[in-house]
Formats: sequence, structure tokens, C-alpha cells
Amino acid sequence: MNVVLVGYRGTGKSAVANRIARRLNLRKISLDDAVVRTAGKSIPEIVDAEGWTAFRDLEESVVQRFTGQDGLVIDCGGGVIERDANLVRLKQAGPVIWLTASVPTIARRIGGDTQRPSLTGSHSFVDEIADVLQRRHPRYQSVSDFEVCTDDVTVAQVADAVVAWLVEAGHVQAS
Ligand SMILES: Nc1ncnc2c1ncn2[C@@H]1O[C@H](COP(=O)(O)OP(=O)(O)OP(=O)(O)O)[C@@H](O)[C@H]1O
Ligand SMILES: O=C(O)C1=C[C@@H](O)[C@@H](O)[C@H](O)C1
Ligand SMILES: [Mg+2]
Repeated sequence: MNVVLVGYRGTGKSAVANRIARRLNLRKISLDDAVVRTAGKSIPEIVDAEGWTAFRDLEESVVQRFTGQDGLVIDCGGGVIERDANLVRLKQAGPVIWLTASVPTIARRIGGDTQRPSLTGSHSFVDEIADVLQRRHPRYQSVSDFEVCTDDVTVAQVADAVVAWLVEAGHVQAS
């Protein structure tokens, strides 16, 4: 079994994935890190040089690679749900957890992040979050089995909620 974490930028996927992996004795893999390693460039460098389509192509290739494995916590990039092929593969890989947060929370958490280039190139920082989040909402919803709102809770509390659900739903045994 794998555990898949999806959600917008700043909802805490990477932070929570580390904790869940430790708790369940699974291996955490970050799709963003795998893209960066594969390209030999940072995300801003990939997007600057080749554009978002090239980034999405790389992302799709790492989704294909890791969803064929077992025993992973798969920490997805925020836009992994943009491609239908990824939705199908992630759904087959294991239970999909959707982390959510409000626009102000997301803006606060990712405001200083230099590794997350603009997705639209046109909107203001906060308008982009609101617009892209609204557009993506049905796609996150369609792929996910369990949703956790991460506003006003710690990373540890989110990880606890995910592990409790995995036990309750029969995906892992209580320890
Ligand atoms: N529940 C939380 N409470 C407080 N801070 C949080 C919480 N979850 C995440 N953070 C902080 O928000 C920032 C972004 O979190 P993280 O990198 O895990 O997000 P992400 O979902 O992986 O985003 P991305 O899609 O951009 O990779 C980090 O500094 C993290 O410590
Ligand atoms: O929301 C998105 O589309 C992205 C989120 C990040 O995790 C990275 O995958 C990249 O910056 C794109
Ligand atoms: Mg992340």
C-alpha cells in the first residue's frame, strides 16, 4: 500500500508526509524533489527555461515511476491533479488524502517561498491562489478519499488525523 497526499501549495503535504512515513514505517518520496533531481534544475529554472508544460511532463513521468512502487508515502506537487493520467495513477496507488487550507493561510505559508513560481503569470499573488484553488477544487475532490482541513491545526495534528483515518478505514493496522 501507498499513501498519497494531494492539495494546494502550502497545505502541508511535505511536512505531513514526513511524519506519516515515520509513524507507518513507509518511505516518503516527494514528487517535486524527484522532478528537480531528474531535471538537474530547480522548479523556477525548469519553468523559466522550458515552461509549465515541460514541468508537467516531468511530473507525469515521476508519477508513473513511483505509482508503480509499494510502501511509499507519495508527497505530490500541488498541481499534480492537473493531468487526468495522474489522477488515474494516483487513485490506483493507494488511499488519497486531500489537505486543504483557506486562501489567507496558504498565502501566509508560501509567501516567502522562492521555489514556487507564479502559475498564471498574470494574477496578483493572492488572486492567483483564489482562482487556481477554485478551478482545481473539483479535481482534488474527485481523486481524494479523505479530506483534512489544515487551518488552525499543527502538522502533528494533521498527521494524527490522517493516521487515525487510515486505521479506521482499514488501510493500516492500529499500533
Ligand atoms: N498545519 C500547519 N501549521 C502551520 N504551518 C504549517 C502547517 N502545514 C504546513 N505548514 C508550513 O507551511 C509551509 C508549507 O508547507 P509544505 O511545504 O509542507 O506545503 P506543501 O503542501 O508541500 O506545498 P507545495 O505544494 O508547494 O510543495 C512550511 O513552512 C510548513 O512548515
Ligand atoms: O501548485 C502547483 O502547480 C505547483 C506546486 C508545487 O508543489 C510544485 O509542484 C510546482 O511549483 C507547481
Ligand atoms: Mg511540498
